Amino acid sequence: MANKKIQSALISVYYKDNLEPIIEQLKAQGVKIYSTGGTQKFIEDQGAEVIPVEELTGYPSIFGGRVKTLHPKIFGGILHRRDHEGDVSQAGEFDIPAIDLVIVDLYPFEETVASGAPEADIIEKIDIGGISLIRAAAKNFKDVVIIASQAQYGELEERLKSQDGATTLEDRRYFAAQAFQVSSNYDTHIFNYFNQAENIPALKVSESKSKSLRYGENPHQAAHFYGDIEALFEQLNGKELSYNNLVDVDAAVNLIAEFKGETAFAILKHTNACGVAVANTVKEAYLKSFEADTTSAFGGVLVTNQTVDLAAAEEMNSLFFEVLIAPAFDADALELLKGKKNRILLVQKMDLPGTKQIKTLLNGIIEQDKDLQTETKADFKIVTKVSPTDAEMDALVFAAKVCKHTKSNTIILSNNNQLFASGVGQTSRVDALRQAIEKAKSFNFDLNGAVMASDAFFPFPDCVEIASKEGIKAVVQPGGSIKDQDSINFCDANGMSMVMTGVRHFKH
Ligand SMILES: NC(=O)c1ncn([C@@H]2O[C@H](COP(=O)(O)O)[C@@H](O)[C@H]2O)c1NC=O
Repeated sequence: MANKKIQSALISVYYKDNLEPIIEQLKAQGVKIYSTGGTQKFIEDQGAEVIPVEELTGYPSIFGGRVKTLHPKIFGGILHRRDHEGDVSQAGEFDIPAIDLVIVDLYPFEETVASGAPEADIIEKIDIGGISLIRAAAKNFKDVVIIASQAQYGELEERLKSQDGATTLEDRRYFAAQAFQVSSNYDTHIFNYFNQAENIPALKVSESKSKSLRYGENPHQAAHFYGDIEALFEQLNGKELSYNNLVDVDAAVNLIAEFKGETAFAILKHTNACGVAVANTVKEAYLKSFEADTTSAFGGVLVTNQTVDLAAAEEMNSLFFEVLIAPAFDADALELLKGKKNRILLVQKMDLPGTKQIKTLLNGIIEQDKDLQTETKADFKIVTKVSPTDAEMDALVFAAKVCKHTKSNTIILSNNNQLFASGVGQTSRVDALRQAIEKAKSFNFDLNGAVMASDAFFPFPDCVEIASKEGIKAVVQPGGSIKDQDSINFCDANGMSMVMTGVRHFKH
């Protein structure tokens, strides 16, 4: 009873491609086809008979196409309930023919905005008739099939073929859900475009692309990624990216983006860098990164901003790692690295887009601007009697960049091209420093002459006191504590230099 044979269809699509097999199928079934201007011509060229919508509405397409299908004969044909006596009798009274299938798509609003077109062109790409057809047909899924995206063409064709030109109620409800996904996504983009100027406090997010992940942070947690990961990366080797891989890859590409114009390498574990270095070659940068923590590098996420060549690949090949991200791989390097089939190799195709960050918590969502601010030497205010040397200045810039991408509370110890050690995610700054010192020593780094970066101010002079004992000579921190002067006084009394940036970089 719920199986319904399609006898009539309205087809109105902006993108005509891939329509041919469906037209063939409908033609073979003897379905009566109604259509709009450009689509009508396309279908006629396939040798199928078409009734122009104008014949039903009695109106031509008017106002430059703003009104074509918006007419009771069309919407009545879609919306009247076939099992409702009153509806059926009114349809007869007003000579409204039933429309059993609607195939429609929407004017390319998003693409027009992305092309930088003027507002007048963007407004014309707000589809009215199409979105109304989608809503109407999806609402009446009990009687009507709605196909609102090319992605469903194949599924419709398959069902019509296997079910003798009919659809089930489940089929129609499924297509209606897909259609509301299309219409809600479309309206979200329109709202977000208008809201760029209006700033109405409402968050609308729409991601139509998704992939299910093997599991979430742990195997008992189901997980999905919503977004177009293929737009960002080309995967050349390895298993599917896991939830934790994605989190680490995000941290890795954000960190490496700090080192534009240099040859940098980083190794991350659980979003924190355990090795970062800048050098003349990728091989050298990798070796210096690895040297910082040869234990943690095992199973890490590796990232560089330069092409991975054979010399670098030969060094990395003996390490067990989860992911390697690079802008390119030389053919011989790729061949070597592909020797391990699970190893994920990603080509980063573009910089990370977007300026906002959101996450769910409590019973809501929090949004903030991404932390896109990076301090240079010009932002450093020297607050001590002694100024950092040129090499120390470079080291402070390096340390501050790594610090910004490390979980708070954090302390970074480095020179001007190599991370020595970090204290990460500690509940006090002193603990972070102690962790960093112990770690640096355990990997045989001499901290004499090293620099220290802190993600937030020092509430007490304890950190500079401990650092001084280790021979650390220069410090970068945001400043802003009421006791800043205590730390400055200690530095002055002990020949240390300190610069303040005025910018805190917590990472929770
Ligand atoms: N205004 C209307 O009544 C109307 N009816 C259908 N459309 C759209 O017209 C497009 C197809 O136009 P054509 O067949 O003329 O190439 C489809 O994307 C459809 O969404 C309309 N245009 C947009 O609002």
